[in-house]
Amino acid sequence: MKQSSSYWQLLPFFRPHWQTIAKALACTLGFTAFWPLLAWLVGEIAGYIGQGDVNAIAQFAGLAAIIFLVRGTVQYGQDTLMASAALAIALDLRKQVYTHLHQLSVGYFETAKTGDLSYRLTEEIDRVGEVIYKFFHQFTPCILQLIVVLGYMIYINWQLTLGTLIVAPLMAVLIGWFGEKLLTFSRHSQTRTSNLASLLTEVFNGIRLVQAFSAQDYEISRFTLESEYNRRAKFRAEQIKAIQFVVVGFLEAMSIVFLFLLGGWQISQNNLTGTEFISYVTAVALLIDPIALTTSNYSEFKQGEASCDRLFELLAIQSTVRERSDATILPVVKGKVEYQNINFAYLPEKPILNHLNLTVKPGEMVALVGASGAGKTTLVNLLPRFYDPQLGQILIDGVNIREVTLSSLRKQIGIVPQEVILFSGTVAQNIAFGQIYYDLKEVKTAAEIANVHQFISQLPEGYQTLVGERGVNLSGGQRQRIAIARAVLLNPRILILDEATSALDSESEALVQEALERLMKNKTVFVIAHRLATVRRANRILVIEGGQIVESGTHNQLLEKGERYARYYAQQFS
Ligand SMILES: Nc1ncnc2c1ncn2[C@@H]1O[C@H](COP(=O)(O)OP(=O)(O)OP(=O)(O)O)[C@@H](O)[C@H]1O
Repeated sequence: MKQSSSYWQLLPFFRPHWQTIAKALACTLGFTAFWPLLAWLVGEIAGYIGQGDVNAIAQFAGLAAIIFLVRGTVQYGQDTLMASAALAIALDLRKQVYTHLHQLSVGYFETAKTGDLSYRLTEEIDRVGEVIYKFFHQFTPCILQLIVVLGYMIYINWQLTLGTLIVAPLMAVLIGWFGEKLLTFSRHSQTRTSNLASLLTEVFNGIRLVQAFSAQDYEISRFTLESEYNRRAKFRAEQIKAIQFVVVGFLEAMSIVFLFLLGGWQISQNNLTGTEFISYVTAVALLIDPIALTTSNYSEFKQGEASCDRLFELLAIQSTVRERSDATILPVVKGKVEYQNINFAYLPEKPILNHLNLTVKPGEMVALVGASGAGKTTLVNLLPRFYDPQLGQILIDGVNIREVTLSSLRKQIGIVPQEVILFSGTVAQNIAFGQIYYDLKEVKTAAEIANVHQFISQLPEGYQTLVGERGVNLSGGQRQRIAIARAVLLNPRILILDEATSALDSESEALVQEALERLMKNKTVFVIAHRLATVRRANRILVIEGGQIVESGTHNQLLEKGERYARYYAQQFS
């Protein structure tokens, strides 16, 4: 492995498990000592067989039984300890990558392909885990076996050993060359597989759209093409592997033929006895397995290196929203929010908010209106620090939100999104989302406030009914009330509501409205308003245009003014 290999970055993951690794290595050393002993035994027994000495053969058979018993014990220790260390290291790596991803900002996930991320966290970590396992479980014992057996061969007859080893450097060069080729092809093949996974995630997430546009044939052809690329990339890697096995196998066979020629010559020169030659040949036979295994390990390590690169690539990504090392806990706030001279752009060439200023009093309800793409969502997303503005600052109760911990900030901001996402789990877990331990009584109270308790009580298993992928399906209104119950349970001082654009039936609408009224009481509320009832009720309506607040006032004041809001109102609500 080269110094630059990403495998070196795995070293810190080995550290916590060094004791298990050390014990496993001790077993491996014991196991390795067995190989020259075996070669010696075979030679001796063959000698006694030649002499017909049954007593000596019986004694050696007894000795062999003891040796094999000891070998079995250390082999068991080696296998289980190595497996336990390797699996623990892979688990640590998986946890660290997953934890790291959770520390990245929302912005990262908007451009990242989720299918690719899932692939890296499952398949690629498994591949790296397999490499770690094989490194300890096969590679290290094989290398030790090679060293010990070679040492024994040199001890028997060094000239013979030198002859045997003539082909070795040639093999090493060839193996190295194939390894590099394989790495290139396997990198290519892994990218192809992750493209395929991304395509699948994209299509299944947007299956409604696919069906609505009758785009099945289009999607099937895209999938077929991507699958074909995937097949080709995989086949090329397999081809290289197949050639590698043939070439290395041929070289091995030729070296054995060469060995018999040399052995015969050494015996004729009286440098070697027949018994020694049998021990020597046994030792050579004992080299074949470790050579074959280290060769195949080497190709797997090269393939795994591509996966390892892609994992450390993820770990190297820095979040654009970072918590200060000296961040303090934001105490329970009253809810005054100030945006001071805010500039924000997702892309430098396209500013979204432009020197925007806004002060919202505690308990005030502001409705944000404006054309699609005006920046309403962006404005509210800056408050929980999903993104950070390039200029200006946001204060809550006079405290700059960059000076406090992200969790203490976000705990005080409740969000009821337009599209409610339910995770697989029970209804209760979905309401108490994010809490490992929760009080069912509090969940029920929140559900009552959110007008969803009655509905939940009628479900087959009440609050323990499963929702999400394999659970019950909920209507839009029921989902919204669950999202409201989530916010009620969190009991934040600041609320962000992104009103759903799709209309609910009037009964559902009334239930949602009533739940929202209760939720909003005594809270500072930012609502991205799509309904007339909401804008009318707001203490202040803010019209956003050109990255700024261009009008501000109550519904009646702005209508009277007869400018932008009045025009907007005429288009949207009347
Ligand atoms: N992650 C992103 N990366 C790049 N551009 C983005 C991103 N999110 C939003 N935008 C762009 O920023 C602009 C403002 O978007 P934003 O969602 O804040 O508008 P909005 O007023 O909430 O619109 P709508 O009412 O349609 O939801 C739009 O032009 C949008 O295309």
